[in-house]
Amino acid sequence: MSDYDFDYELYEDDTLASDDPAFEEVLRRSIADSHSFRAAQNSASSSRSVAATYSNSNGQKPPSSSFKPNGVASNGIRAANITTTTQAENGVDMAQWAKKQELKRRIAEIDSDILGIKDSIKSLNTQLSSKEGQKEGMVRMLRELERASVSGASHSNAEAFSGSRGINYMEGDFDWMSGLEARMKTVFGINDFRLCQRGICNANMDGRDIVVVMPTGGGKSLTYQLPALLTPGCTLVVSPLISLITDQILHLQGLGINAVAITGSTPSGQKREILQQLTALAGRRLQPGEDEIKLCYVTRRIKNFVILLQKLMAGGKLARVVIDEAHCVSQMGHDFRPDYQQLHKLRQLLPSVPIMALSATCPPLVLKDLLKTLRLPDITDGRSAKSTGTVYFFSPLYRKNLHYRVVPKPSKASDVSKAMVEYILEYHPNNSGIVYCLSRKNAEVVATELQELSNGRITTGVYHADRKDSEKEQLHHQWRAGTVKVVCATIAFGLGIDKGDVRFVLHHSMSKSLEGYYQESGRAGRDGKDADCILYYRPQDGSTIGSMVFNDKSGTEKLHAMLDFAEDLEQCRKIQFAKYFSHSSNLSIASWTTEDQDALERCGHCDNCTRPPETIERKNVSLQTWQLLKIANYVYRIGGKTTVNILAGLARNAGGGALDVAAGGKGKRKAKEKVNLDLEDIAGGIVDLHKDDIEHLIIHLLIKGYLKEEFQQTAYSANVYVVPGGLANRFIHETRENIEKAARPMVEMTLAKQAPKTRARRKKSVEDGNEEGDDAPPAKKRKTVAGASKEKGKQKAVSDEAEINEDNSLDHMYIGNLGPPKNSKPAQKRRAGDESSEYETFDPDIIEDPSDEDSEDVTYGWSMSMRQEPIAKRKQRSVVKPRSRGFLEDDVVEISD
Ligand SMILES: Nc1ncnc2c1ncn2[C@@H]1O[C@H](COP(=O)(O)OP(=O)(O)OP(=O)(O)O)[C@@H](O)[C@H]1O
Repeated sequence: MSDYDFDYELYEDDTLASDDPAFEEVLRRSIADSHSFRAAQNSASSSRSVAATYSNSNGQKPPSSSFKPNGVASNGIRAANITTTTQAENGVDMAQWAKKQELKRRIAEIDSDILGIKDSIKSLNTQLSSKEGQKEGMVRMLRELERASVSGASHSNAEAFSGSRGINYMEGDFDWMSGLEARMKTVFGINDFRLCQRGICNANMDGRDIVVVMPTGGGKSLTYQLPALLTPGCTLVVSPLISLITDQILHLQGLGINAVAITGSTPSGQKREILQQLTALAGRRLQPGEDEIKLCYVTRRIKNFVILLQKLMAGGKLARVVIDEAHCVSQMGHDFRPDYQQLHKLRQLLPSVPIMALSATCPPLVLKDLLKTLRLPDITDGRSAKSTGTVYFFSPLYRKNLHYRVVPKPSKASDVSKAMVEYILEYHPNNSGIVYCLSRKNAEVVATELQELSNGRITTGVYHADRKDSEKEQLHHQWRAGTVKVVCATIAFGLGIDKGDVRFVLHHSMSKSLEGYYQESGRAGRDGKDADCILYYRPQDGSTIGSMVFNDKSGTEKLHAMLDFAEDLEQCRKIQFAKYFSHSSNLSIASWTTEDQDALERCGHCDNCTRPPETIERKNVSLQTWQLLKIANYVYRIGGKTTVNILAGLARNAGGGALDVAAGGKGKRKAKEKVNLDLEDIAGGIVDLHKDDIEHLIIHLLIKGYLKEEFQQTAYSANVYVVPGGLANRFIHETRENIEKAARPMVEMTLAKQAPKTRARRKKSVEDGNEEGDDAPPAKKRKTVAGASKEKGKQKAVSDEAEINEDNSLDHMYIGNLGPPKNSKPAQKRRAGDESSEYETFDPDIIEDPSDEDSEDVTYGWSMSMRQEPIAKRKQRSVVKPRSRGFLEDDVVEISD
């Protein structure tokens, strides 16, 4: 028998605690009594004892000093000796050891009890689920019966309800309507419902599950806030953004409505108070004079108060659960939020509470997924609703009060701010607006510049993800109060901002996608009144954004759609949106049809609809395309790299066609070799277009696939190069003659007509006191017009076209994405070789940054471009608009199981 081949058993004594002095005695006794361990083992089986098996089973061994193999005899006498010896030699160790064994025994026992309890819980849970299932079924039956009787009783209008045609929530005459209308006027100050609001409120009052798809600013909030006031209990609103919630709470409290929020930033004392009030509401124990909480907004984990919600439900005090931005539950949508998926538990946890899902963008696939995730029954139309199912409401996405335009963006960053200041002071000196910027830094710089350049007349604030919550909240207050007029922000700002009177949204840079642009610009004019959406665009912005999105799924594709939109000088903006979304999101074109206008009818008030036809021209640019592709291909073959900017420069022989190309080596040590391109040889001479037009053409060729982007990741960014694309071969292997002789244009493009003046007119202009020359805007505008003071001389335009148009009436008419006038560049910069410097020193490891103050020191027709159609003269007055959503870095919904 080995040293440790024993099984020890200690008899259980439940009455003893391990620190009890008697415990020691029991211990001692038990060891002394273990003269026959085997005998004890046998006796243990007949008493309720827990075997503490050591050595071979537990792997634990008694202290070796206490248990000598030769001290063990079958008669047990030596066992007594062991005790004696142990106490004498090492009594403390032995006692501790035994104590540990006893504790372990008890732990094992408790483990066994825990297992038993867990089994019981499991069984109880099964019973609970079964009961809940039974109850859910019964509650549904009850709701259907109630609904049938309510619908039957409340439809005094026979047309509103008929067994075969279902319930017409839009037009039916319901008992609660007078109450709704009265509250809408007295509490919200709104006289009439708009879009589907009436129908949604009716379905809401009727206790239905509802899905609403209405554009941004459509007025979705009213459809749950108003019924909440007439329904007993509290409406729970799940919303993804703290900023949205803050705004809503301020708004509702301002209207005297008892609305609260429980978010991550709610102080704990306040949170406790709210939970106490809700608990009192659930138990119907409100103090006399204490109001019910009518709306409770949450972003945070609802699991923390699920039990409270269930109590509210049981007490009939949870009127409804509203899920804002509900499309976020779907992985099919572009705004999927994993934490939103947890909302599927709501139906299970709160089976008798109706659910309302709100969204501004919900293509069919997303809708299907949303219904499935939220466990909502199939949809039924709000105009002829069945008595079961989720009642579905949808409003057109087109908002005719938004006036879209794309204007040329100066190359110099500060000139963009100047142009914005000019525009704001001219048209919206007292209005609120947003300027969307590409980066946090950019937002800060622009905010400072707008304020400084306007001598403080434009008060600005900055909003981006790096700002503290308290700063963001303060900005919300200031913006709402009107002490800050213009918020310069990244896309982190604005989602769900309930500020109706935003009169303009300016984009300092285009968005990464048309979805983003539509959503961001859609934050203008939510009150239904006219508002401007202006995009400042220059082709090089495509490269900056390209470097940001090339790793994103479909990032480049989406960017091309955005570029296509910005480049377009003809197509109505509404139709562009309609076509894009029908393709990208599978949204029906009909989504853009309004009562008075077909989806594909021109809006009549965007820049492209109001652009005088004589300011643009359709041009056969096949030859120029051939030349550009030849150059791009040549550079590619010799190992050089071109960007949009460089290719446009080379095409005009900028810097004598000098280009750095890699000559061997690796990484930073890569040697460079200067190559002079012989443009005559490669492309039959320079490309006979203005540089801006060449840039527009390059973008056009990128969008169409004749060129393509090549991205090169560097440590901090990515370089975007332009190389021949899949379709380039159609040109590259053709001769110039063939291109020129082609029966039909191979590539056509609409370009803005440049409006140069003759030298004579320029001279006269200067003589007349207009020192800036003929590209300066009208005197009255000059003080703030971008770059006006920069124009010091007239350049020699590359195209001879510059010398014609003696009596051109389109002076200064640079509309849409028209480039700067051809003769706007100072002569000294246009002299041969001058403009090459930027290209000669090109380092392919430095990303082309269009926001850099680069070589072009041009004067744009800003004031005129903004004044094509003074806002005051616009006829359009209408209601709402569109949007799609995007979610923002720092505001995070936290709903978990
Ligand atoms: N029937 C109405 N008549 C006039 N104004 C209304 C009406 N309904 C809502 N509004 C106003 O329209 C603005 C936008 O409403 P709301 O915030 O509910 O839009 P929304 O659809 O929720 O937009 P978002 O999706 O961006 O949150 C608010 O200022 C609101 O007061």
